[in-house]
Amino acid sequence: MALTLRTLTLDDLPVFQRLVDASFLGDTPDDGAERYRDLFEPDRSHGVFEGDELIGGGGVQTREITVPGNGPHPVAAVTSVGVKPGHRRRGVLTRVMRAQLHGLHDEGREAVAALWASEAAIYGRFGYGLAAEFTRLSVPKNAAFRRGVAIGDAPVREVSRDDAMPHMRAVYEALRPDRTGWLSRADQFWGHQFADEERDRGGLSAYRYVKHPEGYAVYRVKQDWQERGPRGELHVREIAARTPEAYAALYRYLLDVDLIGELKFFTAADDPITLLLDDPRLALRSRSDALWVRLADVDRALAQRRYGSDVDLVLEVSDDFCPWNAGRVRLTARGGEASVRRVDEAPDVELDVASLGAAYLGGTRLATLARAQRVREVTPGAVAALSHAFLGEHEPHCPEVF
Ligand SMILES: CC(=O)SCCNC(=O)CCNC(=O)[C@H](O)C(C)(C)COP(=O)(O)OP(=O)(O)OC[C@H]1O[C@@H](n2cnc3c(N)ncnc32)[C@H](O)[C@@H]1OP(=O)(O)O
Repeated sequence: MALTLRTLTLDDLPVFQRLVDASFLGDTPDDGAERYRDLFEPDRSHGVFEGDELIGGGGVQTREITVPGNGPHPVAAVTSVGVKPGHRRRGVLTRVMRAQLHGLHDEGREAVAALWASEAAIYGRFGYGLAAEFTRLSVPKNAAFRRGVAIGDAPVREVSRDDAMPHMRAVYEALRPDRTGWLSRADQFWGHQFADEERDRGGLSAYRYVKHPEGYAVYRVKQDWQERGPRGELHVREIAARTPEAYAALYRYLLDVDLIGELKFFTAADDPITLLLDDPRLALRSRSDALWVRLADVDRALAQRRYGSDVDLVLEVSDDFCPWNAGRVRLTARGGEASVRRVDEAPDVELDVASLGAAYLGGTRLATLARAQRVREVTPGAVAALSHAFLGEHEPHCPEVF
């Protein structure tokens, strides 16, 4: 039977939600659709049907992402992608990806799309590049800070969710313009991220909220009573602070919670905790892919961010999936600001659109991509110059999975 694709309606949500939950090997609770109603953007969600049966789909959240040096910009935050078992490897996802990305172009919407991938081998073929990683961190309790680390004497207190939430939002909003990779969080996203329903806790405690005048932390605990004494786990959901002192004070508080053996945190790749510790080796770290970024409109996307050094180079971009991006662009950055124009001149660098997506947030080096045979230098020195210009002040980080 022929497959058809269309955008969804609110009436499709219950069936779509069941499809997504089942794709992720989960069960849909009775109120499953209701839970996602305020996050669901039907006209930005695509479904693929065989006859009347929804067999696959994917959605977009309309959000902003902070780009290097230039604050928040619109991003199509791709989410809820799933195809029914039995219908896989027949091109259903490919149709959804095409509808999403071609739709962004045709409608002049976001120049950039981003997603978290369930499996890292899926999205490269659609032009997504690995742009941000996260660090899986584990630090033993009471790990000492280096001499000289200031934590101040401002009170650090556990408070109720109601007390914490306005403060968290204020701190997050104050930090967001400078934190590459952070997303805008409208009311419904705050509500959803910290809904804290029992079924989402994975056997851990409810969220505990910690307030510092300049920051906050949110965590759960897992109790573990062993013969040699308690070895609970403290799982940090988020730490944010307006000053380095407040950041250190919140970490200190969390590391000293009694009955805990270890602090665990999926944090930024450049979380300064290692450098705060007297013995950096106590912080066990492993890195993994977080955000995958796709430049839906190369010209607009490249002009949206700022650059760390001046460049004036011609890039030959290949992009089979979104052919309007392919061709030669001259990227000229002066004093941080960039202009991009289509040219016929000989290229200095050849690269695919996924490499530009990977480098876009300033975390993945184009020089490394060249060593991985993703980027080809034509003019000697061009890759080093381009790579340097793209680097950000800090590692990009997305503190939430969407
Ligand atoms: C942003 C997010 O929501 S991430 C969540 C993604 N969803 C999931 O992981 C849920 C479980 N998996 C699924 O629902 C499906 O397997 C999907 C969505 C990953 C893939 O859907 P399909 O319709 O099977 O993909 P489709 O047939 O379009 O595949 C296109 C290409 O990608 C490849 N591909 C698809 N899935 C995978 C995978 N998991 N790993 C590696 N390659 C893959 C296919 O082999 C195919 O390759 P080809 O072009 O060389 O032939």
